[in-house]
Amino acid sequence: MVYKQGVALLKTSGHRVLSLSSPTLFTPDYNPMAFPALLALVALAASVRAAPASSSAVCSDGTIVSNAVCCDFIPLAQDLQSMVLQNDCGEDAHEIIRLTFHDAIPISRSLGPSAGGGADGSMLIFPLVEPEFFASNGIDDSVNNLIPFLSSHPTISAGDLVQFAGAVALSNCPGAPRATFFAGRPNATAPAIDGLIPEPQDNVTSILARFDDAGGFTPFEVVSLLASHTIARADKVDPTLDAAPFDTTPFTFDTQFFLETLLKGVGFPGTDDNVGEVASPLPLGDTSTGGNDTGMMRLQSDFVLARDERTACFWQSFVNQQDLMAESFKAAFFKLSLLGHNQADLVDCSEVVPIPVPGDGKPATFPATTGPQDLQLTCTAERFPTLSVDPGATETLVPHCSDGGENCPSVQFAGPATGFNGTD
Ligand code: HEM
Ligand SMILES: [Ca+2]
Ligand SMILES: [Mn+2]
Repeated sequence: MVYKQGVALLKTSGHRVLSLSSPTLFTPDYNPMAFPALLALVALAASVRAAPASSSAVCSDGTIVSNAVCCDFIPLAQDLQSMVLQNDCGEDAHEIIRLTFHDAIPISRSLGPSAGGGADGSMLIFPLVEPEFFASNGIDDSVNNLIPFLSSHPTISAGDLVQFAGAVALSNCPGAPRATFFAGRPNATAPAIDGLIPEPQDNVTSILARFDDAGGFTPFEVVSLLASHTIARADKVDPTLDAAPFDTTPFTFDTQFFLETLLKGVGFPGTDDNVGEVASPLPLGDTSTGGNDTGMMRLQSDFVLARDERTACFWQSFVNQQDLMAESFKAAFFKLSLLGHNQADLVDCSEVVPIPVPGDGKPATFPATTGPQDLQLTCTAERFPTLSVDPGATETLVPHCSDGGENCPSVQFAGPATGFNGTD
């Protein structure tokens, strides 16, 4: 039975499996990893089909779901969109996606359960503890924005709220995959300890070790998760800048991030002595003239992961491979959302995750003023794709808002979380 289901799934996703193990894309030592990936896909398929048909239900809006507990997430998605996200892949969506990571990753196989409970909503239940840790500087906006939903949607646990809100936020980003969402996380009973969230100044060895200790993430899965930085901007790394983007398209879930992190750095968007930051290839902004478009920022961690021998081939393989990147992120993001839980104890509610805004289908391109001569490639086992260069003799500014403008106020509910050291 399970075997049959697995075969059916492998057929439907055959092209992905093929591209994952294609020798033209990967070094031979990649192949052993394709097998666990297939096993994970088979396990997922088995659990999706395992829900007995008798448990299916019709929600009050007419949606048919496989389990009645999924119904409550439909109005939650609507409220998250209308009250916080505004159907945009803007600041509030980005912050909530970062929160899914910071809620989930503080768990440790070596230290045991007292170190943290994984994706348990502890960020919302203990808003004066983990959100104050330095690695979560700036997370308070998303924490305060989600806390009101605990009382307005009382049937939904804090851990489910964080991960589901992340799935809804992701759906607003063109090109993002539709997240897999399982419901039923019990509420956190204690906050996590400090020190379990990777920081941008960490070296590759310690980043990979932390992800492995948290939940057995492979280097490929770590690189996959960093696709999140294609829709990301830093507010706290450089204290003189807000919303400094990590790629030229922070409102689109595209592969530009993986390309642009491979270009040689030439300067800093603001001050140049910040911990965890290295020079970026496109540092120019318009803040000096009163605008909000800051130049691109590069995290040291992204820089080293893009070049390290353990991760560089995976990193390079995502350039201009939208489907591979999106599907790989989807699988790793689902694994992240399960930290601290057994999948078998949860209910598959993926059907109530909104269908994402489609991508623009544009191939990756070198931003104007950059080109292949700026690439710093350390993975030589793969041929790098041939990409065109955007026209223009001057560096294009990265817009501050998803509509291309400079003024896009984000939602900020008042709440208990205050950010690093209570000084926000
Ligand atoms: C090596 C691992 C990682 C490190 C060192 C790291 C570090 C950072 C830092 C320093 C920022 C800027 C925060 C600020 O100043 O406002 C950031 C932003 C962000 N990160 Fe990560 N991150 C990592 C992995 C992840 C993962 C796994 C995810 C999600 C799956 C994620 C999602 C985000 C998002 C969405 C933002 C943007 C938030 C915004 O635009 O306001 N990160 N990250
Ligand atoms: Ca992007
Ligand atoms: Mn931000």
